[in-house]
Amino acid sequence: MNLEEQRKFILSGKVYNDLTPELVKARENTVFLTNKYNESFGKPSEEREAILKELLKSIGKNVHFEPTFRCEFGFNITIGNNFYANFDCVMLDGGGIEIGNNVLFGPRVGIYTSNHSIDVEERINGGCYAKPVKIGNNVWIGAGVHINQGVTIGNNTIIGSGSVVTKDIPDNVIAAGVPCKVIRKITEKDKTGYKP
Ligand SMILES: CC(=O)SCCNC(=O)CCNC(=O)[C@H](O)C(C)(C)COP(=O)(O)OP(=O)(O)OC[C@H]1O[C@@H](n2cnc3c(N)ncnc32)[C@H](O)[C@@H]1OP(=O)(O)O
Repeated sequence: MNLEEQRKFILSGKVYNDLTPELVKARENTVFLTNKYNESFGKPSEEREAILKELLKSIGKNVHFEPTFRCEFGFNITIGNNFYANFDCVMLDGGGIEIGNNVLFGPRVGIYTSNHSIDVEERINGGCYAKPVKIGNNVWIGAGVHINQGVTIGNNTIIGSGSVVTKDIPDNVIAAGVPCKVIRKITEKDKTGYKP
């Protein structure tokens, strides 16, 4: 299978060989492109976004990662408008990552769409399987959060720092912990009267 065929196979959720020459080469290319993006820090935003457009599946307006950003392939990542990721973001995107509009990431956020096989023989022979991660609009992911494969995080939700998200989290809540669980709903009482 060529790279595009392997990309589609991985997205189908079936167990795939993580170690084919095509995937190894694709990851290598991604390291070169993310190096270029990270080194472009401080340059005009149009220049930096042009590198992201080459690297990622699609991005909206005003998408910014502080250094250092790393991803596995990049070509399965979709990001909406007004995205900000603080330092040291990692996205393993074999299974597909979709991020909505107005999303904030604290430092050291990781999204991992792929698992190595649970069976030891399959694992040592390169077996992997992937599931997509989806993050809605207006979400804030706190520092050091790990998001595992197959998870959807709802609109307007906040994930507390240090959480490990293993299951879907609904809209309009604060959720935190290991494993991440809903703490409470976000309500009108959270308004402070702040005006920009
Ligand atoms: C771009 C950037 O993001 S840079 C900024 C990076 N900053 C961060 O990552 C900080 C993220 N902030 C948090 O994690 C905060 O705790 C928030 C926003 C999730 C919650 O804040 P608050 O609503 O003030 O919650 P509060 O402090 O009252 O805690 C409520 C309960 O949840 C618990 N809790 C709060 N945060 C967490 C957490 N991260 N992990 C586990 N439990 C938590 C508290 O211990 C408390 O439990 P209790 O009721 O048993 O005492």
